[in-house]
Amino acid sequence: MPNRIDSYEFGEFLGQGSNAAVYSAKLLESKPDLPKNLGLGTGFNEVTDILADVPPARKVLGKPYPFAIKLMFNFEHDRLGEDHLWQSMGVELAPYPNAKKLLGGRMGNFQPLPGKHPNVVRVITAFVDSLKVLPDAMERYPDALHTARWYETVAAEPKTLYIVMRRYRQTLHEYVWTHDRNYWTGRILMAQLLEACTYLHKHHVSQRDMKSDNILLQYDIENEIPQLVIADFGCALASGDWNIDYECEDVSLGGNAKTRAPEISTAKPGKNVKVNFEMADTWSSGGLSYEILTRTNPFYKLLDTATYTSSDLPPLPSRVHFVARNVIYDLLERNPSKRVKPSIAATALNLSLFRLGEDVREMMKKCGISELTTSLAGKSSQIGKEINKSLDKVISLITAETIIANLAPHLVSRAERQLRATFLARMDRDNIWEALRYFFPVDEKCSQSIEHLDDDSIASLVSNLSFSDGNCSENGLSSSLNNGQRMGYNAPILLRNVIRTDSNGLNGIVHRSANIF
Ligand SMILES: Nc1ncnc2c1ncn2[C@@H]1O[C@H](COP(=O)(O)OP(=O)(O)OP(=O)(O)O)[C@@H](O)[C@H]1O
Repeated sequence: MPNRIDSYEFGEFLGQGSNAAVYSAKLLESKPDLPKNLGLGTGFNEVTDILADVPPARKVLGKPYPFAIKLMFNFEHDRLGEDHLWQSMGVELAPYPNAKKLLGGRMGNFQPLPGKHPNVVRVITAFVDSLKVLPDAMERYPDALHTARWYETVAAEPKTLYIVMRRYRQTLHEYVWTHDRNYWTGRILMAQLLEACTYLHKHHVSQRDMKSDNILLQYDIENEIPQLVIADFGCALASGDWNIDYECEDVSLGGNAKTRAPEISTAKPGKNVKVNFEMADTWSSGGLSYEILTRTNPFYKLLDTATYTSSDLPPLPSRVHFVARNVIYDLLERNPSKRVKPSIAATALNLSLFRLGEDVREMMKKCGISELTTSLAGKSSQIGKEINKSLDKVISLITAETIIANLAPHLVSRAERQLRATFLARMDRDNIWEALRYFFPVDEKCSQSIEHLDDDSIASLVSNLSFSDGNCSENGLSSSLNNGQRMGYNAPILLRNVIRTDSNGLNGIVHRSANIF
């Protein structure tokens, strides 16, 4: 992708914040090398021409503008040097895997995300170039232009940073107010949000401005379940360290005060004070989940993040799935060390989204998962081996159901198939055992008494565990498939193309036994 602003044609205005304006854009096909200062809006000193021509950019119908270009506001036109621009705005590139190369060491300890993620905004390139004064600039953000009154000296050719991104359709904020509530869709959006948090957490990046204007959605047709991404990393912490020194008020704690986790909003500056952001985005995703399911984030108006208690949280609608409900309460736990880790929360949500028969919990029970097995998980390697057999049956079912979903792409939404792929690519047994506690709460008494058992007692306990007969995979699949019509895909068609696991039903290898469609 070109790194010159004249190589792009701008379309409609998509939005603006305090740091930037965002426009749709496409590559300029025929004239990639337009000389500067020719034509409307190509050079910085054409404000008068533009004012004469005022109509602000409006939707250009019929032309696809697949990109979004973020034009950063350079409020320091009187400062020279591109390095300054990269240094002061470079953090925006935290989601761009190529950022380190691009920044060329200009931001010492900056550690951007190492790869792309389907739930993190896709940055395509970034570059510094002359400030492009678009037709609506004077009207929308006059103070961000070099023509603003207060500049005494301005560089001969003011520049700014441009970030070229994939274009998304809507913000989460707009979506929840323009679409009817659908709790299944809501749970898929929540799971995507938590997958993004899991990825950021894994790579020590905190976005620090998790509000619904910064969550973008993509969908092509009106009732499609949207793909969700976290965007706007302008406040991000991406230094490889969760802590920042908070010695005085001037130190930035990230975006909007209303969406700061309690450990951030209650921090008081002082000597040797550090603020830890490890669980901050995870907390914010709890408020955003409220917004997804109820349209209202309780922390925007109702509650103060510094003082609320868990009993102040407004009740969630009774139709919200019990796992989603409990995950939200655990995300909003005040104490960050007790707060649920994003990967566990995401896994619990993902498990709740598998069809797996009439009821996910019942189906897991048939595979041998119970309160006892979740209590036993991780207690000893001997027990672990036995109970993992039950878990593997569940995993086989999940895998098989996912393959079925992929064989019928028109029946399961793209966003949901992508979510499954993301989940399956990162899942591990320990993580699933932890998440299963949302379905089978750990029996604390049982858990404590197991701590004191000797090897022989453990062996006898294991031999007495009643694991199911090993047929649950196929039964589960049939049940899952039969349930499919109700849940949005045509199960009988799929059932004819039966998927069989191996004779133990354990390894999840799938054999197609009939022609598809
Ligand atoms: N990739 C994109 N596709 C479509 N619209 C986008 C895209 N990126 C941003 N927008 C729109 O532009 C608006 C402003 O973008 P953004 O939040 O990144 O600006 P900002 O100045 O950094 O905001 P803030 O004041 O929150 O720091 C968003 O709320 C959204 O409506």
